[in-house]
Amino acid sequence: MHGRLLVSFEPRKSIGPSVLPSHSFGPGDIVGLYESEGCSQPNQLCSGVVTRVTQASITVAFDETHDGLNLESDGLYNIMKLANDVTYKRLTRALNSLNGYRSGPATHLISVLFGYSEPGMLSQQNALEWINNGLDSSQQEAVSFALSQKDVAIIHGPPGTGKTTTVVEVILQAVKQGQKVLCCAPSNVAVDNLVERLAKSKAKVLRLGHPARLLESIQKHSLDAVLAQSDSTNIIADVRKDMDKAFSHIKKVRDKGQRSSLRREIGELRKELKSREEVAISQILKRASVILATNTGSSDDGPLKYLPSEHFDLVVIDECAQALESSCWIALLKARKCILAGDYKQLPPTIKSQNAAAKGLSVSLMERLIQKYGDSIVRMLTTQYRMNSAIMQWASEQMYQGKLTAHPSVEKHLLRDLAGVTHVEETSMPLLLIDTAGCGLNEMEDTDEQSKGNQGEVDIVALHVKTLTEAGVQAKDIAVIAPYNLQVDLLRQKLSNEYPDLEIKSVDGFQGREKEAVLLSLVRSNRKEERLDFLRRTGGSTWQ
Ligand SMILES: Nc1ncnc2c1ncn2[C@@H]1O[C@H](COP(=O)(O)OP(=O)(O)OP(=O)(O)O)[C@@H](O)[C@H]1O
Repeated sequence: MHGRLLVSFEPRKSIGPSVLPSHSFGPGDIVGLYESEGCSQPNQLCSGVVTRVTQASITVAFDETHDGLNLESDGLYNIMKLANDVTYKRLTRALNSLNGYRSGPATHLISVLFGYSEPGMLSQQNALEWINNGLDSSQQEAVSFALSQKDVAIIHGPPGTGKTTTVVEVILQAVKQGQKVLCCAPSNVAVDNLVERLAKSKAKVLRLGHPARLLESIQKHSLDAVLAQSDSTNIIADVRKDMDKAFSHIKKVRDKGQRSSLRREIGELRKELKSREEVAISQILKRASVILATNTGSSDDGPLKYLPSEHFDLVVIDECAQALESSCWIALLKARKCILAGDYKQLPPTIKSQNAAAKGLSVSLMERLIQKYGDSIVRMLTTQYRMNSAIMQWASEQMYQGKLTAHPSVEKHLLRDLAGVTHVEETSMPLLLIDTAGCGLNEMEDTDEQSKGNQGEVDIVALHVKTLTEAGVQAKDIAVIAPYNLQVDLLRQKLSNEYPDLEIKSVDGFQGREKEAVLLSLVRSNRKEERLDFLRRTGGSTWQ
């Protein structure tokens, strides 16, 4: 993987069938590799990042190919998931930089975002020539507004209103004006989604981040891939080969003097390698029009340290309402203007510490700015392209002041309009609410995990999945969603074998995605009306 060593670990053959026991390793996790004796610090050989997990193996990418990591193909090793404190360190670092920020591109922006200066508008704006001619009027208005603001603009995008489509147009228009854009989002998936959409244009996009955490389809836009293709690659590879040679030589040499001169040589080569890589990386970064990373991935301890401080003209943060404000500041300190996109009526970031929540961490930057400046810095997208109007209606009235309208292409669409789906009652109604009151479908509690489940609802969901699939709706086009992890587990136990393509997820695990049909199991059902905890609150965030 772009110069990293990929190693697949399988369970020890002698312990029976080569299927891994249940575990929680996932792509992107940092793991330590240890000798078979145990997972203590002295036994640690190195650390790496998980790239792939199958039923029978876990693949890990290691950086240390050149420091003599010598694994045996039939050797026994332990791998252990390590705590990742990089994110916390970066958040703290950003807040410290914010605190000590005296001069730099974001000086005025900081003052605006904390309410000491009023947000301004740019003096003159030429009429825009649209890159995407299919934008609706609220999308066009949002793009023009965002480009005309001097310091900050918010694009409020309720579900399915084309927020990403709009953000992509804003970025491409900014690039057309010659601006350098840093585009971030709180999650890797959201960033990859933008990379995919931007890569269809001619703009030069570059994705930062460990390749193990990026979708396969956008690997070619990653810094590592571009670096591997660059002119400097051959020279860098030669230096690496020399280092490898010196390493294998040092293992054979006994003479002390010779060993220390080889060590010195390796030190020199390492320095050379580092400086050549730095030059190559900074050239690649400077050439890109749009650099994309997660909020924390835009930290100055990563490749962006090679850019001059005034490099970026604009920072765009997508899914901003789902991000911790402190993570937004990592990116915000890098430009004089920001555009924030998201929907603060959907789930806020998960805050586990009540103390931190009480002191303000649970309020996203987007929500805080809307409370401060009201509509003057916001444009809302109002046509949605996802739902039958019957599904949209409640949310529109409760959350979006009744302003949403369904685009004619979806306003009346039903499951039975899909190719291969038959006309039955279940596929002919857009919205079906099942009232289980008084039916004895009570919730149950997992006291260890403090989570909740409802077996009766699992059975109802199973019946509806069966009816829908028998009517021709494909399992991959259906999602089952529940707000409690215990219920997600119960639903998976019941349905995953029969319908491997059916996606069963928690509410926050599914946010931002779409399917033809969604079954929502609300779980809670008890005799005490008040005991609904977070389900009662809109935007509660303590999912268990
Ligand atoms: N102006 C438009 N005309 C036709 N279709 C559109 C338009 N804008 C968006 N869409 C379609 O609407 C769907 C949602 O768009 P997009 O992915 O940009 O939305 P989003 O608001 O980011 O979604 P989410 O709610 O998941 O954040 C996509 O299928 C997109 O092609």
